[in-house]
Amino acid sequence: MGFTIALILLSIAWYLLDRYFLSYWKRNGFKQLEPSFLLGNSRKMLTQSESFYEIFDEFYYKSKGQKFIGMYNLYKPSLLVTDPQMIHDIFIKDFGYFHDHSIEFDTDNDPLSGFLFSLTGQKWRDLRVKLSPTFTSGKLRWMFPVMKQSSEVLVDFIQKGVDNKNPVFGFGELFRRYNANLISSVAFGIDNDCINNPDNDFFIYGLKNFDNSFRNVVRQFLFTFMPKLMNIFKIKFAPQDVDDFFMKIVHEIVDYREKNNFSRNDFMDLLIQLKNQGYVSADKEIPDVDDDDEMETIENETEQKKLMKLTFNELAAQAFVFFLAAFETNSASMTFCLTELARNPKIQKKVQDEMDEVFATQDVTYESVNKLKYLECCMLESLRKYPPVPILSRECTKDYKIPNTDLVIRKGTDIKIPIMSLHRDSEIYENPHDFIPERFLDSPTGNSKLDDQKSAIFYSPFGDGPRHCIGMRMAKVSAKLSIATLLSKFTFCLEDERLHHEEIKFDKKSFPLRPDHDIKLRAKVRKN
Ligand code: HEM
Repeated sequence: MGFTIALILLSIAWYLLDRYFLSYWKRNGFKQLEPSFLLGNSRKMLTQSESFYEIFDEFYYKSKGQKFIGMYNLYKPSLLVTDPQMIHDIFIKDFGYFHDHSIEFDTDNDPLSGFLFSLTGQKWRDLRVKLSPTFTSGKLRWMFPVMKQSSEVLVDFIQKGVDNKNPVFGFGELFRRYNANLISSVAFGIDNDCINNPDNDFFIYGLKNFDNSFRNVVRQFLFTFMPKLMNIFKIKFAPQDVDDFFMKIVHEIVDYREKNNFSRNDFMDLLIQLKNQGYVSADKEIPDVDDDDEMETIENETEQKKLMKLTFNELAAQAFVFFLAAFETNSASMTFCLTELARNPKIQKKVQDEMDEVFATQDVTYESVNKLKYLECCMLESLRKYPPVPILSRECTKDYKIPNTDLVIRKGTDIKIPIMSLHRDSEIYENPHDFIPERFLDSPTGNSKLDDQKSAIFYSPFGDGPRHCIGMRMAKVSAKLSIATLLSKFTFCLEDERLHHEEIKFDKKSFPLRPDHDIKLRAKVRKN
């Protein structure tokens, strides 16, 4: 009897507490999405019944007409911001209130998690200033031959398949293998062949960060909903065997290069400079005049020299960030773009015509690849339709009064920005489900009407403001290079005819956007 009464009282108390926590937004004057008992607005995320994009797209349309709306990750309040003007303020104008991503790691316990994306406040700022010079167009031009080698291996692999009457390839996996090659040579300075050898350790350990194993799903859950618990129980961001593998490999490379005074054109060289002298030696080339980042870098060089040197652990974490930030996003963006080209043979032919014209008189170089303007439009359109990071986040780092309202976003609040829903909103982009690269011919946002609204953000596959993707230029160049080298030799068509009429479905377990199955494309050798 006593037990039953205690149970009833406990249930009532829990119910009341639940109602209290899940009315945080209402109590603070905000509108909110209707939360469910115990789960807030996270039921579909927990059951993985839809992809992250679809879940947030539903929230986006439920909140139409509002500029922002409260929601709950379990009991944690989070603000969904859908107004392009307010998104601009968060990313750029009021960046001082929103400079952090809403994640936290204990880098003392988990050194590999000390990568740029996860750092906060001054630590982030110092590292961003130090790393920016390693991503300039001058440095990319310097690394270009290393990237080109990886794309030539990819072309040879496809040629072998065609010669052996196996012309059908799963490009999700193949581009992951290509990116593992690219990352291992550009970031770690190792010439691996993950394309011909899918059992290569580099590829296997890279893949382990993103597979849908039970262990990764639990880690993703804790990371999203209970980051503090990860720190309390000292759960590392990467699986332990992945952590051991990368730490060991970085130790070996750094030791070897330092002992033998060895260098080559890669990111590891630049990281070693940051470790040993605290700054990256200046480019000899004259920077492009329209290259904002580059100008920022040159101006900051004096500032950089005053900064502390990178520790070994910081160096290892920045090399590792290539895997986290580039492996899945780069592979997904290449897969989506090539798939759209296979779905749209006329567009593919137009890309090939442009390449034939540019490469008729020039080799494949950093400069000539940058002349492929129509291919660039295809990449941008693909990133509009399929941004590999469909939802962006920020943390409010001090109380923020929303302009023209009495509402205050409290310090510590998680902000979510459903960028993919904006990219696919028919009120913003006409026929948003159609693949129309021409949108970007005269407009950086893919919609010239939006370009007039300078202080609003509608198109943002790489984020925006001081915390935008530092690898954006590298992502664009490597994708253009790989697709251009492929399309100069082959034409691709869909193996699964249904994709001519049906939209691609997305993996429900993966936060980075990727297709729910490996899309197969058939390669045909081009006739000269
Ligand atoms: C198509 C490929 C890629 C896409 C779509 C992409 C997208 C993004 C996005 C959306 C962010 C968050 C930006 C924000 O919060 O405003 C980000 C951050 C970042 N990305 Fe990328 N990325 C790509 C490739 C790369 C590559 C190749 C690298 C190379 C290392 C890279 C390194 C990073 C890093 C280090 C950050 C954290 C920046 C910071 O916090 O300061 N990304 N990326």
